[in-house]
Amino acid sequence: MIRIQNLAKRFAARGATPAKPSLASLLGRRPVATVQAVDGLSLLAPNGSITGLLGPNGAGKTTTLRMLAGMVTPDAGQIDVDGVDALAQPRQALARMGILADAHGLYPRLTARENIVYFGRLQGMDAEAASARADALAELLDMKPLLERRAEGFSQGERMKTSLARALVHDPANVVLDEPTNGLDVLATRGLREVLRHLKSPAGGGKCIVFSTHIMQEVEMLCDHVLIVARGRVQAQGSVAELLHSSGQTRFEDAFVHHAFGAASQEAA
Ligand SMILES: Nc1ncnc2c1ncn2[C@@H]1O[C@H](COP(=O)(O)OP(=O)(O)OP(=O)(O)O)[C@@H](O)[C@H]1O
Repeated sequence: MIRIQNLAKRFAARGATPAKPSLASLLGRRPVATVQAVDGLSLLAPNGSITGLLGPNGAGKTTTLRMLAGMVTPDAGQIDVDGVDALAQPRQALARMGILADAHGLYPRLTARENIVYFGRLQGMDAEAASARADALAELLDMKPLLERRAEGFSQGERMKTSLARALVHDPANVVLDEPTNGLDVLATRGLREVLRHLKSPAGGGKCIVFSTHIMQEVEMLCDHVLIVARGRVQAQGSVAELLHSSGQTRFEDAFVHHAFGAASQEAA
């Protein structure tokens, strides 16, 4: 179970050099603008359920998941993972999460198995248990032929599978994925959907799954609960049916636009 309360993060963003140079710009100091990436966001993601963060570009989805993963420190708010305060005890919280942030962090000279086992060792598993788990995950993710191949040269889909196996090696109760279908073809996307459905089922461990996306179809097909995020805030939440109902729309894309940008932008479209 993951609970986030009133999370906030502001970034300093260096602005452009002004057209009319000031003393500061002549000294090489550019004006600093700020971006409120996440602005009081709360969510509750239960076990045995898929919770989706759906939002346009720049909505604050990745920043939220990076704070959950301990990669970015929030300015304010609380994160609770299975009762562990993730900000006070990040290592204990991370041990309870499998995080798929992107599929580029593999060691190219190691085989898929070695990448998975190495990560298991970092999570405190012994090498034998981690290797047995790599076999089980290769079965689940349909990647057995990849296990003894070096990650160098893996396709996008192959990298995603290896990264997901690495994230799941310690059998975490919570799985967090940032835009997991980015760059995947239709078969790989279907395969990933099947895996996520399995992981949330009792047979798959009844895991708590949280993922971000900007793809409506993913959300319609997978999510039990959807948070529509825009401008760093949750603008609406509920099941797909509830969001359709509360927006008065029949198509989910229209419901999303209504909730994310307001009724006026929908009329403009
Ligand atoms: N390290 C950073 N420095 C400055 N600004 C940042 C930084 N990280 C994120 N931002 C800004 O915060 C806002 C939210 O970005 P974020 O990546 O969380 O959005 P997102 O919803 O994941 O978008 P996308 O779907 O485009 O990936 C954006 O305006 C982005 O430019």
